[in-house]
Amino acid sequence: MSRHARTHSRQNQQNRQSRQNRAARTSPPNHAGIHLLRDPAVSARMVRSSKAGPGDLVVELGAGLGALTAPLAATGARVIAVERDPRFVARLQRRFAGHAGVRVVEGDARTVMLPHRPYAVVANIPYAISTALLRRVLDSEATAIARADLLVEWGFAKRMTATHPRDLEVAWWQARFELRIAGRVTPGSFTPAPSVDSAHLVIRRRTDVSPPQARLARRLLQDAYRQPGRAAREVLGAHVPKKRAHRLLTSTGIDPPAAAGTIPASTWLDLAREVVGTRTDRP
Ligand SMILES: C[S@@+](CC[C@H](N)C(=O)[O-])C[C@H]1O[C@@H](n2cnc3c(N)ncnc32)[C@H](O)[C@@H]1O
Repeated sequence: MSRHARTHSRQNQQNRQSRQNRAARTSPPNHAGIHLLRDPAVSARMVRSSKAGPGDLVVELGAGLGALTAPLAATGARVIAVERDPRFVARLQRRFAGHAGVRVVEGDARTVMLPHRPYAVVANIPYAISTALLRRVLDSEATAIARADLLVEWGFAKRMTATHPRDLEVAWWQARFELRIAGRVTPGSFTPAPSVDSAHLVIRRRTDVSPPQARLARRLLQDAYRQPGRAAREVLGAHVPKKRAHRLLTSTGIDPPAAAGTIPASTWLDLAREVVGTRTDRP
């Protein structure tokens, strides 16, 4: 090889290396759980469904490159965009530098401070930590969350909306929040495409459940989940006189000896409302 050819090949190598370095700095890091939303129609549907607008506070968990942040900010709502990956954080900060309504927070969505005043969550969440995130925003009795519109794995959404949730904690969330699937989202709406369908999961706080009603629902659910074979009349009878328990169950269409585990979470909530709604002494 001539001296000129060697210099030329070294130059090519350097150019290639510098292109690769640039790509590594600017392309999304490719670790599990990153499925960036690429279909603006899906983002628009989520934002519309959230009813976000001026005066609202929206928390986005896992903001990525801002596919949801931008249309959320355009509604006039204040947006707190939480993102763990520093490379995404840097790009979000650049993208939303001129937007007074957007605050980019670098942190873990599982532990980040959440607002004390009512807020909404709108997010395409990292699927691997879906349960942890719902636990974080829904579990506490004092949570200020009012509603959420989430993109989650289809199977996860089915578990969250099951009439007989497998876990007590999901039944507890269902007692205080309405959870429903608004629609199916196909893998092609994301890049890279996930291997399964996703769902738009809608969560709305039940405004017609008082804290004492929710507390009684929790105790009934705890009993029913710990002893699913126990008779419903005994579970309810631990909180109200036996005759009343019998009457309430019958009027709700439940056979009093029926196993507690066969009764939907929503029915335990109805019973708790009946009991506390008509009683003034204690929940
Ligand atoms: C499914 S992607 C969604 C990104 C963006 N919202 C979109 O729709 O294009 C999930 C995002 O959550 C981020 N993420 C993953 N784990 C996180 C965590 N524990 N806390 C905060 N963000 C996290 C990822 O870096 C990624 O940007």
